Amino acid sequence: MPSIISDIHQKQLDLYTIKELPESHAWRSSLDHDYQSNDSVESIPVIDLNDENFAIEKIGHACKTWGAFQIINHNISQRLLDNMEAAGKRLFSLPMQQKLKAARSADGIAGYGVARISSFFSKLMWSEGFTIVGSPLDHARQLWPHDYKKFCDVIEEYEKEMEKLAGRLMWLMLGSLGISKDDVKWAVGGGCSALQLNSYPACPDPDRAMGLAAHTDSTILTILHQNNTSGLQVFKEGNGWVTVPPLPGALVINVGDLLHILSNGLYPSVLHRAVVNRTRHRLSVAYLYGPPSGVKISPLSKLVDQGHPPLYRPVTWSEYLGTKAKHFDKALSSVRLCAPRIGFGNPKDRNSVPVG
Ligand SMILES: C=C1C[C@]23C[C@H]1CC[C@H]2[C@@]12CCC[C@@](C)(C(=O)O1)[C@H]2[C@@H]3C(=O)O
Ligand SMILES: O=C(O)CCC(=O)C(=O)O
Ligand SMILES: [Fe+2]
Repeated sequence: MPSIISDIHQKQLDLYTIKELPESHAWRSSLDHDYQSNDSVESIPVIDLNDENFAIEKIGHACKTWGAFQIINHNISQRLLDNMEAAGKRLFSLPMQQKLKAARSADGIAGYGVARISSFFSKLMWSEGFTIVGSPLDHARQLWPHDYKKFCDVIEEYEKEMEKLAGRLMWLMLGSLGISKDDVKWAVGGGCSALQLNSYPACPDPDRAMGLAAHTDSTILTILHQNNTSGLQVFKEGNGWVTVPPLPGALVINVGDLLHILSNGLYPSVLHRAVVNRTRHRLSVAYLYGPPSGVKISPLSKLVDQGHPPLYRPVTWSEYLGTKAKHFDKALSSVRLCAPRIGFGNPKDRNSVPVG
């Protein structure tokens, strides 16, 4: 049975019909400078994957400085990106009662609902999400009892193509640290993944709302497709919040917490958030890529020596997701072995409005 709407974890209002921002969704006032974005600086680099000579160097530099970059010439067809976007639109435009038939259970990962990190905030986000782990069949059947195949076919093709791209990107990102396939035995058979569809309806008071609160991804890397509406912002020390402009056909790559661990802290996992706007419905699709289940992730031995002790203890992906669900922005430091250097790894909390 779908959970009832009043369940704290499924507190999903029908955002498409609201004419005025409710207090429950009002995050900020116009005096809140922490929230302001700084679009006068350059955004994350755009890297052409066909640029064989320089792509790897540029990727390494982007991972160290931003923890994120955009890619073009990635071989994912525009047809597939368009089909994925249309599948997301079709899902989120279903009536709320129908979407709730595929509601995520309180302790589950897959299904329809508010962002998992919602429980850490006293305000609700202006978004809805749908998470797919493995086959979408069971949920698709609940959403479209007579016509679920179309959705499943697109998701399956998207997952297959994204898995290949994620593997390729992981080797490029590790390659620029001098790591080769011989150094990472567990990675040869591919990884595990989840697919997150995010929907941000047009918002009557966008300056006071929050689409998706600031977070880092608990992944090795994330491949994000955003529709033609901006909203994604990344945080860069010294620059503040910087918008990642949607470029037709480009994909955004984020360094996740597990790559931060593997790189022994050399690559920061990027803090990012999504803001909303007054007129346009924004959609994004995140392919969250992690290691095979059961594999313990720890700093790669090639990156560890006397002068560079391992900064993190070994964790599996599922263990880390559990830690994130419990500690949220303190998850990385909770698996840390050595104290962070002063002024590093201890950013002040940029998510105000915490619970409690
Ligand atoms: C494999 C993952 C990674 C998850 C949890 C699980 C499935 C859904 C992912 C997200 C997607 C939206 C942001 C986030 C912070 C959230 O709330 O759900 C992500 C979270 C994480 O990266 O920690
Ligand atoms: O919608 C976006 O641009 C961000 C989505 C995101 O960060 C996520 O799904 O993890
Ligand atoms: Fe994210």
